[in-house]
Amino acid sequence: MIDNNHVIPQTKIRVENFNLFYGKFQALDKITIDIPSNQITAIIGPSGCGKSTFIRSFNRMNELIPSVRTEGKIILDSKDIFEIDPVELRKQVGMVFQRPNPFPKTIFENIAFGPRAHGIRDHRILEEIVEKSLRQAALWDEVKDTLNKSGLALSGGQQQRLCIARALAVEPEVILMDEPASALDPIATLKIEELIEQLKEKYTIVIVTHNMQQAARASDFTLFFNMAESRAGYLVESGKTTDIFTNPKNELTEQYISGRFG
Ligand SMILES: Nc1ncnc2c1ncn2[C@@H]1O[C@H](COP(=O)(O)OP(=O)(O)OP(=O)(O)O)[C@@H](O)[C@H]1O
Repeated sequence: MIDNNHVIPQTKIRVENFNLFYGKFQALDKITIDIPSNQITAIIGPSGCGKSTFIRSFNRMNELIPSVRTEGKIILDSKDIFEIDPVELRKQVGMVFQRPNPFPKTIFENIAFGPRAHGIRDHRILEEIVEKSLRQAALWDEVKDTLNKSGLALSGGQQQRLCIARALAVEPEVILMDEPASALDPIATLKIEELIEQLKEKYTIVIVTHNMQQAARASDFTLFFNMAESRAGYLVESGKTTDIFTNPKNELTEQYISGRFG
C-alpha cells in the first residue's frame, strides 16, 4: 500500500480497548493502537502515565504481579497473546530493561542461557548463536577474545549491548526496551540508538523513553501517553515521529514535547 509515496508498514501488534488494573487502580484506560512491523515505535509521556505498564503487557510480564487484571485485546500478528503460552510469548517478544542486568555469568553463558533453556544443547550451535547475537548487538569485536570473562566486568554500555544480544539469542520478533539508555553516558547512548536503528530491519522495536531528543532521533512512530485526573494512563496522540514533533495535533502533545509539562 502506498500513502503519500510511503509504504504503510504492516501491523505487528494490535491493541484494542486495552485496560489494565493494579487491584482497584486503573493504570491504562482503553488503549487502542497498531504497532507497526519492522519500525521503531517510541512511547513518551509524563512519569506514571503507564508507559512501562503498557509495554510489559506485550509479553505478559505484568501477570507476574498478582493484583493485575486486564481487559481488551492484544493481538500479535493474528494471535491473541492471552492464548499463547507465556514462555513461548516471551521468546517471541523479548525485553531489555532500564539498567543493564547481565547474569553473574560469563559473556558466553549470558547469551547461551536462553537458547539452552529452549532445548539447544549442541555446543557448536551455541557458539554460532553467541557469535551471531553479539555481532547483531555490535559487541562481538569488543568481547570476542574474552567470552569467558564475567558479563559484569563490562562497561555499562557494553553490558546493555550484552543484554540486547541476550534478547536476540532466542530469535524474538519484537524487542521491548524500557528506557534502555537512561543509565548510560551520551556516547554509549548513541551506540545503542545506532544499534536499534540497525535492528529494525529484522525486528519490531518498541521503546519507552523520557528523552525527547532520543524519541525524535531514534524512532519512526511515536505514541504520547498522558494521565487522566484519576491517574489512569491514556493515549493522547500517535503518528509518525516527524509529525508528532513538528506538527502535533493535540495541544497537550505540543506542551509536552516543548517541555511545558511532565
Ligand atoms: N506493581 C505495581 N503495583 C501497583 N501499582 C503500580 C505497579 N507498577 C506501577 N504501578 C502504578 O501504575 C502507574 C503507571 O506506572 P508505570 O511505571 O507504568 O508508569 P511510567 O509511565 O512507565 O512511569 P515512569 O516514566 O516514571 O517510569 C503508576 O501510577 C504506578 O504507581
